[in-house]
Amino acid sequence: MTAAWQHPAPPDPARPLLALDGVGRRYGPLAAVAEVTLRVGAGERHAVIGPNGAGKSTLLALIAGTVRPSAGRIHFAGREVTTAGEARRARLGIARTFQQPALADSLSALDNVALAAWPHERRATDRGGPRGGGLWRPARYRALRTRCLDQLAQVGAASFADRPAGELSHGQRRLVEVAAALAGRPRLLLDEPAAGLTEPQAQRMLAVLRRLPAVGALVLVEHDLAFVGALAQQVTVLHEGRTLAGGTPAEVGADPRVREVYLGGAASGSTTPGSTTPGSTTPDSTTPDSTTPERE
Ligand SMILES: Nc1ncnc2c1ncn2[C@@H]1O[C@H](COP(=O)(O)OP(=O)(O)OP(=O)(O)O)[C@@H](O)[C@H]1O
Repeated sequence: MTAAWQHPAPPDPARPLLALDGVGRRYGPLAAVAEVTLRVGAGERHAVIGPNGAGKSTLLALIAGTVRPSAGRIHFAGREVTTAGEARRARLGIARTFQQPALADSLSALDNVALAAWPHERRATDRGGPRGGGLWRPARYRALRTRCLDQLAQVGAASFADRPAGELSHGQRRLVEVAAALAGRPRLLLDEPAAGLTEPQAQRMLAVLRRLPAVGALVLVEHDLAFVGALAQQVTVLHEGRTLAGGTPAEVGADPRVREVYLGGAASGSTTPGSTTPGSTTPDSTTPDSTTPERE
């Protein structure tokens, strides 16, 4: 298998790949995200967790460029991208899964991945390869196909490479989406691994993400610290749009403020059945909420 997720220019390890400083987003009187400062290093797996409505999806959208900040600054790979749109950020190496419409239903899984990979192939050609060629050149199409098949294999989706995306289950589509996002060789992948998945599907997605080579960074959004504990090196906990805590999964799992938000929220019924307590990753966890319930 080829190393599918590698960027030609290795980032400077001394500089964070992604830096958010005092980032906020208001919707009228509501601060969906407020004063968030965050650093993600190259190759880092960083999870953003928090109860419902904490601002996780908005934060991911702010990083992807689908939502513009009302305050603060965002730098990626040494450049300021605060006002840059999604397309420019994608060209700089930020990829986000689970955007609609994510896949073309009539195309096979493989062709969906090839479609996502093609702009990257074209840019690589424009930079140094022979000019004037196109995807339709047989040798180039074969090479692209091989690389995309490798990418599908990497996420465990090779067996349905030739099936139309419209015929795939939701879990299979999510795997193809991840393969398509990785095919663009992003420096940073943004994902909501468990979005819309059943518990077994979510566990499978977790296993896929854990196997990814540690070249690109990953920022993932989750409700559940137990889910990300095995994957993320750093965790940011959001609550009502603000950063409540940050650190390793063990550190935030042991943080009384974090436990209060989850346990208090669960006690008052303000979390969904899909959320669970971070206490489930700590040895002293004995609460009834520390089980991993069925996801939505
Ligand atoms: N486009 C919007 N217009 C108005 N309010 C919004 C918009 N997007 C998000 N919000 C509000 O901002 C807050 C944060 O929402 P967000 O979806 O980012 O939270 P979340 O942590 O991802 O929640 P969940 O886990 O339920 O998906 C919520 O109160 C939400 O209603």
